[in-house]
This record gives sequence, structure tokens and C-alpha cells, in this order.
Amino acid sequence: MSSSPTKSPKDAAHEHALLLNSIAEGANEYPKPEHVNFTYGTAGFRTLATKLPPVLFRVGLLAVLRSKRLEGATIGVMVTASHNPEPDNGVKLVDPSGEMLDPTWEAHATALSNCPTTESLISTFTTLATHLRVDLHQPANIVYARDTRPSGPDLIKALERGFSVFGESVKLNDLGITTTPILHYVVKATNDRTGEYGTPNIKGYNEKMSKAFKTLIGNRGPLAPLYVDCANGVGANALSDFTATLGEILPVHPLNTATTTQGALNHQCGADFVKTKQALPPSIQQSGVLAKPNTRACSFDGDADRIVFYYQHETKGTFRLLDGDKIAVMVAMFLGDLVVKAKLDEEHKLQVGVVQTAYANGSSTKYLTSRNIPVTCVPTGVKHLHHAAQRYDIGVYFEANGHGTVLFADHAIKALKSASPQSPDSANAIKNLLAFSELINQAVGDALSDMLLVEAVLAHRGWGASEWDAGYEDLPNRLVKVEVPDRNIFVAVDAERKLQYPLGLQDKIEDAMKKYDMGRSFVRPSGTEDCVRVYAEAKTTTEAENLAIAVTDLVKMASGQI
Ligand SMILES: CC(=O)N[C@H]1[C@@H](OP(=O)(O)O)O[C@H](CO)[C@@H](O)[C@@H]1O
Ligand SMILES: [Mg+2]
Repeated sequence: MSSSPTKSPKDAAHEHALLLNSIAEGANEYPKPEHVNFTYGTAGFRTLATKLPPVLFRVGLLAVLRSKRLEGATIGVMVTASHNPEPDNGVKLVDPSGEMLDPTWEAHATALSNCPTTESLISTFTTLATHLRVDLHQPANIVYARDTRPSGPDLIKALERGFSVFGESVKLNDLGITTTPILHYVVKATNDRTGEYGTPNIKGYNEKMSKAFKTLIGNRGPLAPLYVDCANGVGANALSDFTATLGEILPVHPLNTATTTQGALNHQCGADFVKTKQALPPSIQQSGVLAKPNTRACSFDGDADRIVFYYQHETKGTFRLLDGDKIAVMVAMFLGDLVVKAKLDEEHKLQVGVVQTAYANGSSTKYLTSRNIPVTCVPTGVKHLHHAAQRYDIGVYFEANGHGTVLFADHAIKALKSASPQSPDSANAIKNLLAFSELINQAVGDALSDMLLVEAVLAHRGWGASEWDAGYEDLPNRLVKVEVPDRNIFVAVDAERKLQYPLGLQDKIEDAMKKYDMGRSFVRPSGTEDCVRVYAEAKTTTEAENLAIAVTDLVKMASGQI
């Protein structure tokens, strides 16, 4: 820690003692419960909300440390447990670029949260500040928000208590109740000194997207009606604010908007429900709104950073899912076509690539590679996808569950802005590519922005849901959650497509795969829940199910359960 040049060493020491004293007072109000071990995982801290107040207090301290370390750059804090049940909650930090917290700081978050006593918290805080070379005299800037969970206000209070120990050196921007992607947007826009990314508030977010969407739709609107399941969460508020800005071009019908009804959040609705059950939310089934052929609906998750689409088969009336893979494929193909039409000169040629995880349906990967679209497979977790997508000129990334976005590299934007179009067609393609780069959230997956992205592509293609769906047929698949005594004995490698440990298990999984036509299966320990996940796909539903059962048995055997 270096001290400010204007202060005498004695004053600085006194100030430091006051700070530690203030931390101690706060820590005493939020003691860590015994026998609980907190981990900052893929999605930050996430568990039963009642356990979280001491974690929020400590996250408050860490957010300020991170901002001070980065000379006052704005850090984001989001209080949400996304698609989890309503009694859960969580918290995650957002770095100045709008991306997830730098992974090296995840361990610091875990360390602070697990300090058992006030004394150990003070000592860990001091060690961190010293080792990380944080100048505590620097200012700090924090933007924070929460989803609609009833536990939110108490957790925000604990978080603010953490901020308050630093007194007036911390400037706060409380966004109140909003979506995770809006928080990421505001962080990114606040730190963008050029002001080009957008105005750093919710209104700025709505205006930016609305302008880009209007440019893309042109005189193609009004579009066909779209039913939006808001999971009874914060997406309902964001959607109603946005549609007020957008006007008539997209007739949106919000469903499951009961944000204040106890127990309603994510219950029998939302993106995770639809993806895992591969079925309509019962409320939508009963309402009959999808009975009219080709009517599209989509579901957000609880903090509106995931989206999946669906419709009912025209003649059979069966449920058809258009998940993250279907979105990635359609968007990558469309942007690829626009790049060709843009006819940029040789040195500015742009490549569109796709990033997936092992959970991507095998048919989607095959479809893309057979059309010469490069595909990268990375481990589960948005940060892995995001970083891999940054390596393409235009990187499309989606998890199968509907979390994803499209990243435009700075040099790609520059090339598009400085291109001299060879024809009205190429000028139009360039204009549209730039409008897509404005429409799509460049910080993180965003249900609202992705919804508009899909609608804009469908409008340009002149497609309905069934034309979109026609590209490829998903292989039937199963995802099984297996509870095991110790998931740490399972170690996955090769972008989680293979198991290195327990020794010998991978060979057995591969033997099982060989028994089924187009069989593919893999096993990995979950990063967010205490379980192991088994994924299986094969040519028919029965084969996929049988492969999943066989591999589940192998997992149980390897962990001594059968
Ligand atoms: C199969 C699956 O959907 N896994 C999810 C889930 O991770 P697990 O590590 O599988 O628990 O939660 C992550 C965070 O939300 C999300 O990124 C990921 O896609
Ligand atoms: Mg989410």
C-alpha cells in the first residue's frame, strides 16, 4: 500500500487504523456462519439467500478494492441467482470492460468470504491490499443492481455496508432492479471514455438498441407478434421499458410477468425450464397462444441473460425448441452472408466463427463445419466462450441453454466504418453489419438484445419459426444430473469432452457410445451444483436415453454407489 504524498506517515497510519476499525464494525454485524464454505464459481457466489449477507458484505469490500486497484475504474456488482429457485440468491462482480471478474480475483473473493472471524477478515483484507498493491487512497466507483428476488433488499443492504466502510472515497450508482446484461452494459458504457458505446444508464441502453433495431427492420415492420415468457422475473420490467421506447414495429406479448408474486420466479416457466424439460411452460400451453401455426414464443431466464425460442409444429402440434445452438447457427450463417455481400477488400476480409461447448447438439456442429464456418469448442462457462469468441473477427458464441452473444472485434468495426462500398448492395450490407454490432450486447449474453437479433435476422430472411428450424434436425439428447459422494474425483479434459479421472472410466464411456448409432456422451463435474452431469445424444430418443442410463450407471459405479 502506498500512501498519499500529501499525508504525513502518521496521518496515513491513523487513517488506515480507522478503516480497519470500520471494517471490523461491519464484519461484526455480518458474522460468517460456521460450517459453510463459500466458493466464487462460474456464476459468482450462489446459494440459499439466508446464508449470503456476510458474503455480500465481503463482496462489497472486494469490489471497492478492485476499483481502487484499477485507479477508480467502475466495477459492477449484480445480485441475482438467475434461473435458480426463488429462495436462492447470488452475487457476481463485473470488470470495467463489462466482462466477468478477472479469474485471478475469484480466489480473493473466495478467501475473503471464508474468513471465519473478524480478525481473520481484517488480516486477509490487509494481506490482499498489500499483495495486490492497492492504493487505498484511490477513489472507487461501483454500479450495482439486483433482480426481483424478495431476498434482494437485505442483501443489497449488506453489500452497501461493505461499501460504506470506505467512506466518501467510494462513488455509488444504484441501478435498483434491473437485468444482469443491463448492469454489464452500464459498467462498460461508464468506463468507455469515448462515449461511443452508449449513454451509461438504462435509458441509454434502450435507446441504443431501439435505434439499431429500427435501422435493421427499416420498412419490413410491423413484424409478426412474439410471445415472451419473462419467467416472472426482472425481464418483465426490462421488456416493458424497452417496448415503450421501441414503439409498434415488434408487437410483443409479455407472459409470466408476476414479478411480485411469491414463489412465481422461474416456477414452471423461463428458459431453463423450457430447455431442460423440452416442453412449453404449462401457462403457455394452457393459454393456447401458440396454436396458430408459425407463432413464435421465447423464454427469458430469471435475470434475462438467457433466451430460447420455440413454436408448435404446424400439423403435429408438437413442441419444437429453437435453443442457443439454433440461434448461433442462424446468426452465424446470416452474418457470414452479410460479410460476403459487404465485399470488403482482401486485407479487411472478416471471418465469422462460432464458439460452442460440448453440450452443443452434434447436428449443429456438423451443420456449421460442413459449411466452412469455423467452430471452437471450449469448457462450459460463459467466460471461456467469451474469450474464445474474441479471437474471431466476428465471434458468435452461445451455450445450448441460450446464453450467448456476438462479439465484433475493434478492427472489424474499423474495417466496416472505413470501407468504400462497391455497390448499393455492399453499402447496405455494411450498414446492417454495423447496426447489428450496435444491437448486440458486446459485454455479455442478453435475452432482450438476443431476442431482437433473432427477430431482425428472421425479418431479413423473410422466415418464420419453421423455416428457421428447417436448417438441421437436432439429435435427440438427454442431460442427467447425478449426485455422487465426491464430484472432485471426476476430472474432465479436452474442453470437457473426455474424462481423465477416474482412470479407465473414459474407455468404458467410449465403449458404451459405440453401441448406439451416432452416439456421443460425456461426463463432467458441475461448476455450479454439487453433482456430476451426464450428457448423451444419439440417432433416436430411445438410444439417447439408453446411452444416458448406461453412462449414469458407469458414473455411479466409479464413485462406489453401485
Ligand atoms: C449444462 C449447463 O447448462 N450448464 C450450465 C451451468 O453450469 P454447470 O457447470 O454445468 O453447473 O450453469 C452455468 C452458469 O449459469 C452455465 O454457464 C452452464 O451452461
Ligand atoms: Mg441467467
